[in-house]
Amino acid sequence: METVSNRAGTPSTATLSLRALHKSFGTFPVLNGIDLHVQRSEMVFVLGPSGSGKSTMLRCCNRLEEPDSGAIWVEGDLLTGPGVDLNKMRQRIGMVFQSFNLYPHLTALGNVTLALRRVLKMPRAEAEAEAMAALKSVGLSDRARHTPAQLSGGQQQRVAIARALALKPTVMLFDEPTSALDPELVGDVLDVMREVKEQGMTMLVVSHEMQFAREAADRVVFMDGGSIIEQGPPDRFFAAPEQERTRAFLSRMRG
Ligand SMILES: Nc1ncnc2c1ncn2[C@@H]1O[C@H](COP(=O)(O)OP(=O)(O)OP(=O)(O)O)[C@@H](O)[C@H]1O
Repeated sequence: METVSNRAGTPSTATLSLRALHKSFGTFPVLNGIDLHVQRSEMVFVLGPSGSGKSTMLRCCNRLEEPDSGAIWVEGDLLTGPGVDLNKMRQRIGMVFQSFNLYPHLTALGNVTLALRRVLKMPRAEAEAEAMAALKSVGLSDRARHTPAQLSGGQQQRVAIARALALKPTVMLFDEPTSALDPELVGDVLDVMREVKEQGMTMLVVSHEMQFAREAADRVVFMDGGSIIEQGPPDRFFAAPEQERTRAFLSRMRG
């Protein structure tokens, strides 16, 4: 792969790069120097105990949280530091949250259309056509005129994924996308995420869905205490974790 030079002068071939990321809340350190490089079309799955800094790391990637130090690049463009157009940057980094964050008074189509109009300044007719295509890609063509209250949690989350996809981001971040769902609705959302990956999207996913990590992830990253403790391909990671902290976490998760 070609090496891309970024404005900070650090070479990076990764689609998303985090270097030496530190973040504290008050005096409490939450990220202790995170280095993570996500390659094009790679799905990196982040596991770790509650409070280990997973969400904070993800939120730093689109600057919903400001890192104290360190740097983040997307395709070689520096996202951290002054002078970055946050709106443009957030268009390149789609985010799907645990809570779907849809406007309750708008239909599914209205929610996706609004994002296209606001962020990309697209004319209404074009935005609606693009929004319909995005809803179709998550299997919701027939629910386009429904409001969130008329949709199941799984369908609402698929609308949120469609809204992120419609902006044609370079990277998608998923922060516990299925944690708020009833168990029987989880599978549909995971199926959509699998399809998004098959389309070649670069994805960074925080989730406790271990079976999904086994089947779909290219790499699993284990975080604890604000640091990456270990990482590897899912087969190796789950069958033969190298670190004691990883083994202890996995055995707790398996009950
Ligand atoms: N805005 C904030 N202000 C103060 N402390 C915060 C803030 N956000 C997170 N924290 C603290 O930072 C630590 C890491 O939180 P974070 O949500 O990143 O962990 P996590 O690994 O995603 O946990 P979980 O799996 O429970 O979501 C926790 O101790 C949390 O209480």
